[in-house]
Amino acid sequence: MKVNGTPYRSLWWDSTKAALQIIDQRWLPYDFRIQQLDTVAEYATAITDMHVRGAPLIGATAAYGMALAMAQDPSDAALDRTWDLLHATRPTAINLRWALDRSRAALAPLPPSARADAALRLAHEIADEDVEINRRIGEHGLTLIREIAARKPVGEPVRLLTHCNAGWIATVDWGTATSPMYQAHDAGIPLHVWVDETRPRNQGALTSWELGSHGISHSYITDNAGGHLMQQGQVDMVITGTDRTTRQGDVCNKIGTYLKALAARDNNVPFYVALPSPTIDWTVTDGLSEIPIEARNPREVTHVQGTTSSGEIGVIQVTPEGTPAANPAFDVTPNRLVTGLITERGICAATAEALAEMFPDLAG
Ligand SMILES: CSC[C@@H](O)[C@@H](O)C(=O)COP(=O)(O)O
Repeated sequence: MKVNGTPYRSLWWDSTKAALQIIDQRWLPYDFRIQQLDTVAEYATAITDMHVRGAPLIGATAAYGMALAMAQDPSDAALDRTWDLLHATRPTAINLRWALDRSRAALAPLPPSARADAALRLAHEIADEDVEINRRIGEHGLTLIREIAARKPVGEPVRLLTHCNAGWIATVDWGTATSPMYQAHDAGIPLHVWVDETRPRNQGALTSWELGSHGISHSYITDNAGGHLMQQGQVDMVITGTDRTTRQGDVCNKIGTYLKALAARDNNVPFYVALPSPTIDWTVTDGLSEIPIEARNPREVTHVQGTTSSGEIGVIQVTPEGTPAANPAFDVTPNRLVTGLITERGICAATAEALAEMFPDLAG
């Protein structure tokens, strides 16, 4: 997507420097900074500290991390060490393990001398596949938006609500939940997007930055406003992303997603999840008992980053000194609350049967 008129992906390989370039998301939406990752340790920090974030982007970054590691030391020991180091960075998004497993499975049978080139080719492949998956999710999601638009008086916007940032910067491009929004807007369908703030990291500010850059009408709202807006008939559909979806369609996503699903069910608002197939964890069934939920630093709750009136980026404390805080970063929405899953192959019910039918080659 474009930043100030220039097309970007959220990461790209600079072949003259033989290094990955990322958009350092810690500074968005206030400042657009690019960072080069030169060591495997820098890759690990970039994922843990959320320079890059969003399930698909974490996976793609890890694949490039493997490529860098293989260029420096293509031994079996380095392969395993890099897998372990990068896998330990964040526990919830399954795309991380998916990308690392895919890399290791492809590289381990090769002679060490062939691993560096193969790892880089594979990382490019994973990145390109992600873009295509998200483009297709957008096409399928667009059909839902068109159906809603067709029931409205001409010119009246379709009102969507989204949580967190499942946008292009959370993927390599397009985003998952935002891809249908971009494609609907580009098709001339009037839209208005309610953007949940998504405390504590305020990923909604990233979504607002993205939508604003693309000219999509939106309002940034507090996390508690969604239920009220649904009661008032102001939301036609909820679309969120996911960090891990189980084989029976339970959806793990950013903390607060579950409450939106509950409010949507109570108000007969369709609740859809944009789901790229690498985000399905076919090894788990029950999301509540089987998905590890990341507990992040409580400081993310007690402190908030923003800009001052003079434009400086700063952090302020919002609680009394020493206030204990808890910071569970994700929650699980049981499949019964999910209207449908928008995948790259089409839209299906959030059930074991429908997912297995949609992905017979992956379901096992
Ligand atoms: C297309 S991104 C889908 C999810 O990864 C997204 O909704 C989300 O929860 C991101 O969490 P984050 O903690 O910002 O990495």
